[in-house]
Amino acid sequence: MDRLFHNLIVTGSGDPDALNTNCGDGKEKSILDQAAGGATRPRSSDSGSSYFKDMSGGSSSGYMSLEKTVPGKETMYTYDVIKQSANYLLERTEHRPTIGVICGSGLGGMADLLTDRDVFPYGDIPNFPVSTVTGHAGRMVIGKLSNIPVMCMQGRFHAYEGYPLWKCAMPVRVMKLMGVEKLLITNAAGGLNSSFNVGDIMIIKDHINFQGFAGDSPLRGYNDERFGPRFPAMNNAYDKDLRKRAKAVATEMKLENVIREGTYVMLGGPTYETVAELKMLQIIGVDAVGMSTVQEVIVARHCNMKVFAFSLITNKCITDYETDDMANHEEVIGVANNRKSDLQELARRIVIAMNTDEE
Ligand SMILES: O=P(O)(O)O[C@@H]1C[C@H](O)[C@@H](CO)O1
Ligand SMILES: Nc1nc2[nH]cnc2c(=O)[nH]1
Repeated sequence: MDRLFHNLIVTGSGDPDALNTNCGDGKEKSILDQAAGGATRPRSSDSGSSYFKDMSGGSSSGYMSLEKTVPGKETMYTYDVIKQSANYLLERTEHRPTIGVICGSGLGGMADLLTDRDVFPYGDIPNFPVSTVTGHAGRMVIGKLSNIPVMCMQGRFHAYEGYPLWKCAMPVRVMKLMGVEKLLITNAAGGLNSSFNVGDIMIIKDHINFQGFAGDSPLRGYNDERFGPRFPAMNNAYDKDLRKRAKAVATEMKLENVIREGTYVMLGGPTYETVAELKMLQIIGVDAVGMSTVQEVIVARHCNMKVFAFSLITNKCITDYETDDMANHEEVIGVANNRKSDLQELARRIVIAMNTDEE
């Protein structure tokens, strides 16, 4: 019982899966189950190898050996666990994409452009979290966009759903192990820059990692050098050349009047911001406010992927006390839906640009 109590404290992270430890073979087991000697919770793709052997170094007791674990490692997916998710997908699709796409709230329609598609609900992919937010279908769609192999996350994971940042971003590592080298990320965001309008598209030039200020990061904990270095640089996170090309693409599409460039901040959500919070963010140079993306960019840059990202401005941030309007998710989804055709065409052309080598 002592050991059970210790485990419960060690894993008390706010993660809904925190009481489930991963077996390294696609199985998760509740710590409560472990203590009771109960059965593992199988995923549809289970391979059937021994959980206890992996987690307890050969012990058949069912208890995790805390003494032998490296700080951070016991709660993060190891390289092998990520590899298992990647192998699951590689074994079930003939596509070999080098470009990945992550779709923001209401922007998942991009995945519908793919032809020759293989579709994997997140619940079927070993070790994957599940999407819980409206506007995030929760499927990995792998196929071709203008004949270019692409893998597209139709729905992402957010910290406010209860997932730790590393888990929100784990699909990026899965993509990396499948061969993805370039990532197109989209999100819905509130426009804080007073010159921005609803429906504008902001190419992300830089971000402010607010969670990082408070000591949280998707890279917090054990660092596996096979993914990347302990201390990755984060300047030029948003590839200069891809930003330049995206602007050219937007001009070709006659979107220059709605294309902006700026700094994105991710806050934890799920609340939208108070007026005082927004005033503070304005002072520090934020142009658009959201609840995602930064953890994905950090993990992608850590493993040396090229990143391009844009925000659809779905609402104007309210920075005065007189306005009665209130930000709401229905409006966010509605605006995303209205801007669907331009955004999908822009994304298609950016993928083509990403697929050609820069001069
Ligand atoms: O997944 P994204 O960042 O596009 O979604 C934004 C942030 C919240 O999840 C939601 C709020 O309306 O939209
Ligand atoms: N944090 C935050 N996220 C958003 N996503 C879409 N609009 C907003 C917003 O105003 N604030």
